[in-house]
Amino acid sequence: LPAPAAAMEAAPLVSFGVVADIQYADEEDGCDFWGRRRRYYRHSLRLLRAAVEVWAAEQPPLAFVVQLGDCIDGVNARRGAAEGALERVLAALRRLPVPVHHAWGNHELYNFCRDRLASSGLNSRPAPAPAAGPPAGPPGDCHAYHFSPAPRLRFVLLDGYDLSVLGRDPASPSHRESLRRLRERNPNENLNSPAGLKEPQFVEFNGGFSQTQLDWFDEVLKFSDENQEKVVAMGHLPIHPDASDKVCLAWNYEDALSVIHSHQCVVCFLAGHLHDGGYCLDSHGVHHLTLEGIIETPPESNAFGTIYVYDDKMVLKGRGRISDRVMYF
Ligand SMILES: Nc1ncnc2c1ncn2[C@@H]1O[C@H](COP(=O)(O)OP(=O)(O)O)[C@@H](O)[C@H]1O
Repeated sequence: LPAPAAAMEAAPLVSFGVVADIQYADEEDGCDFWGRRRRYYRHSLRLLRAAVEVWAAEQPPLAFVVQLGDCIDGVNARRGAAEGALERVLAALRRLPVPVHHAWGNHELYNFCRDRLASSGLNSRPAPAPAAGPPAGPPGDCHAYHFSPAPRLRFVLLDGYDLSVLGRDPASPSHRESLRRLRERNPNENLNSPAGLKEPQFVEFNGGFSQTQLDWFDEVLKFSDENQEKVVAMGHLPIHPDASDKVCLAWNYEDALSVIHSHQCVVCFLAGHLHDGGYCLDSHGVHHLTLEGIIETPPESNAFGTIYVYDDKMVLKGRGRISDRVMYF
C-alpha cells in the first residue's frame, strides 16, 4: 500500500498464518503419481522453518497458525520414520509463541492411526471446551472443533477423513461403512484410481464428512448466524469444484456446501490437498481458498501466507508461490 493508504488502514481484528501440505520426509526428492511434479521432501522442513521465522517477526503478532494437513509424507511410514519426522515438524512450529491448528490429511493417516493422532501434538482441539455456545466438537473421534479468536469471528475446523478407510481399524463399523460407500462409487480394483468415475473424488486418498459432523457443523453455524458472527471454515480437503480439480474434493463436498449455504455467516473456506492451489468466489459469496503446498515448492521459493481479517474483508499476504489476495465479505 502507498503510505497514506497504509496509514488509514485500521488494525486487523486478527491475523493468522497459513500453510499446507508440508509432507516432510528425510528423503531425496521424489515426484507425484504422474511423475510430472517434483516433491522436495527434505527441503520442505527448511521452507517451514523459514515460514516460522517470518511469522514470528510479524507485527502485530499473529494470533495463531493453521496447518492445513499432510505435514509429513506417507513415505515415512514405510521407513519407520513417522514419529521422528513428526517431531521435527512440531519442533519447528513450537518456535512460534502462538497455537497451531492442525487439519488431518491423508498423509497423517498413512503414518498414524486416529488414536495416535489424538494423543499426538497434531490434536489441536482446545481444552477445556468453551463454556457457552454450541458443543466443542461432534461426538466421537472426529477432529473437528470451533474457536473464536475475536468477538464476532469464529473459526471451524472440519475433519474430511471422518468417513475414510484410512486410519481406522478395518474391523470397525466406521471403516466398513466407509469402504462400502467408496466401493459403491468406485468399482476400480485400485481404489486410489479415479479412472472412469462419474464422481472422481471417490478415491481412497480422500474421505468425507459423517452426518454427525455435518449436524454439528450446522448447529455451530446456526449459533454464529444468531450472534452475527463471521465464520472461516477450514479442512484438508477442498469442498468447491472451482477451487479444486475434480479428484481432490471431499467425497460428499456437496453436503458440506449445503450446510454452509443454508446459513449467512460463512465468509471463507480454507483447504490444502491440491498442491497447485485454487480459488473461487462461490454463488453464495463464500471465498474458497486452496493453498499451494510446500512439498511441490522449489527450495529457492516458499509457499505460506498471513491472513489479516478486517470487518469487511480478509487480506492474504502470500509468500513465494502464493499470491496476494483481497477477499471482500
Ligand atoms: N490416478 C491415480 N491412479 C492410481 N493411484 C493414484 C492416482 N493418483 C494418485 N494415486 C495414488 O494415491 C496415493 C495418493 O496420491 P498422491 O498424489 O501421493 O496424494 P497426495 O497429493 O496427497 O500426496 C498415492 O499412493 C498415489 O500413488
